[in-house]
Amino acid sequence: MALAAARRLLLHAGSRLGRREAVDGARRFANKRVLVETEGPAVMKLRNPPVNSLSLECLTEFTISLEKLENDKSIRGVILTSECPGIFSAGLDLLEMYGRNPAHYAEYWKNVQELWLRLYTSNMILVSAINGASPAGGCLLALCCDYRVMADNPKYTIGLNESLLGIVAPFWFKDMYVNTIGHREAERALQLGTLFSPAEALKVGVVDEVVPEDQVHSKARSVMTKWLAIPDHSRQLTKNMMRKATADNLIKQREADIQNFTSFISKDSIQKSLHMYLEKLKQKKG
Ligand SMILES: CCCCCC/C=C/CC(=O)SCCNC(=O)CCNC(=O)[C@H](O)C(C)(C)COP(=O)(O)OP(=O)(O)OC[C@H]1O[C@@H](n2cnc3c(N)ncnc32)[C@H](O)[C@@H]1OP(=O)(O)O
Repeated sequence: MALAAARRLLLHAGSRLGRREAVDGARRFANKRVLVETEGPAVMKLRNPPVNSLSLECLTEFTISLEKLENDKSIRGVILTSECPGIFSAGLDLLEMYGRNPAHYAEYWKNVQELWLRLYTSNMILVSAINGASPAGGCLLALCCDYRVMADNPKYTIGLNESLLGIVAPFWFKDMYVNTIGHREAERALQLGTLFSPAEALKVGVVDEVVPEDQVHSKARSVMTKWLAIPDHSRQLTKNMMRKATADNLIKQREADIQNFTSFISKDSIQKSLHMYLEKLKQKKG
């Protein structure tokens, strides 16, 4: 209830801010964790430092920004990228899934589902400019896009690494992975929790193109120009034909998926795995 009210407030604040910045001449709107520029091809920048983890607030702001863009009929495509140096997104916020209560887990998961459904079924053209590390939920964001351009930096990796954390990617993450890289590659990468280098990601089809780091944004813009040349109605109907079954698979069992997540993540053994993983992240800093 409190979260729903917060979402309404954010939506209201977001649209006020959007109007004010538009009056200033800069065609952009922003909330704290997501900046959207609508001059030229629209660009959505995640800015939730240090690692663009998808906290509940970040997910909410992301979903609201997307909703606003969808409602603006002059926007036909969006480039998704990051403002955090070296990080596209570290994925779901581990602190939303660790040490909380079942009601929180359920609320969080509902918002993860919501963002995924909106992104995956968006009528807009989505191109990701992957300018940093993109594990798990970060990879999920990129997979929702129609085209993925990644920076050629071997320090950046991408993939669904959930099994390394002792957790299991849900069926709709898996479905999208299979749709993108095929059953065999997905089966192997999901079990191993593979984080691909840019070159490997290109080879296996997790990304469509790898370019020098300083060209990621210009390449994403030129890809967008090419896609914008296609009539919207035929492209949208084709996208819908390709993606509907996968989205419907979640839509028809959203509540059961929330229950499943909540009971899975609440288990002592899973909480212990997450604790160990968080400790490992801390120790890495040394
Ligand atoms: C049916 C049940 C289904 C369950 C399915 C649940 C699905 C989950 C999908 C997910 O997305 S789980 C999240 C997976 N993410 C990761 O494994 C990424 C972990 N992070 C990293 O590997 C690294 O942080 C990085 C992204 C490569 C960046 O490395 P860098 O050296 O630049 O930064 P760090 O020093 O490691 O991190 C800085 C700071 O941020 C914290 N942090 C990192 N990732 C997360 C995260 N995903 N959530 C929350 N916090 C994160 C890290 O702990 C550091 O915090 P500190 O307080 O400064 O020590």
